[in-house]
Amino acid sequence: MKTAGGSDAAKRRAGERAADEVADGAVVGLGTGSTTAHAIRALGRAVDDGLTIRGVPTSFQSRQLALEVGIPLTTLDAVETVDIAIDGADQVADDPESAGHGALIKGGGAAHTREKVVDAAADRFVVVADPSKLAATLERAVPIEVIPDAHTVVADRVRDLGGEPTLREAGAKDGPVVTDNGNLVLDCEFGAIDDPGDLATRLSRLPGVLEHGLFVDLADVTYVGTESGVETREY
Ligand SMILES: O=C(CO)[C@H](O)[C@H](O)COP(=O)(O)O
Repeated sequence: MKTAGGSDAAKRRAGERAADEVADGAVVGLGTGSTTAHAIRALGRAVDDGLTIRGVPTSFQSRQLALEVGIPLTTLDAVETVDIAIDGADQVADDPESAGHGALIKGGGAAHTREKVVDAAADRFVVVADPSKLAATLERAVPIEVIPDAHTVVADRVRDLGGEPTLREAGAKDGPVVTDNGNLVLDCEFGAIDDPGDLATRLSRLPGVLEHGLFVDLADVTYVGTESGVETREY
């Protein structure tokens, strides 16, 4: 369930803007998806030019790309801090008057569990996006990673909370998507999410939920690549 997304040029501007602020010696959380991939490639070029960093990948995909472009890798348990994490989003709440301003829906690539761990551990969490990701109110389906045995009971509890769950089907395999952690994903429609913090708390309480894709009060800044430049949202 990937987003249609904006232009690749806009994504590249956002990714490269984020990579620009990575300092020498930094431990960098490497998010997942097509926008973050531009940041990873830019970091790979900077490493070729002498930048010294270590990357903490958030998925099989970001690990493979980091290896391909020559970024030395590490793990969360081998570092004292993650200085900066760069990651994409499926939707970014973009209404400064709203309590949920800067909240995200992530998990279009089914990587949101490791992404949340790494992004939340970082001193600075930088979101990279294009204008198609911005919305006054979050309204996309919220991905929920569930342990396989729990998918039907979690689906029932999601319905109790007013959501409509759909087990994510794989594109090139019979049956469901299986995450990097060996679990399943329920994409849960809640309509307009007026209070992302409240929904996030309710979803986190459900037994069998490993992690959901609502990222609330985690982002420090969003770089929005456009056709002509980069807009900044600070939180
Ligand atoms: O959350 C994610 C993966 O789980 C991605 O960051 C999100 O899907 C955005 O991807 P893209 O930059 O390709 O639109």
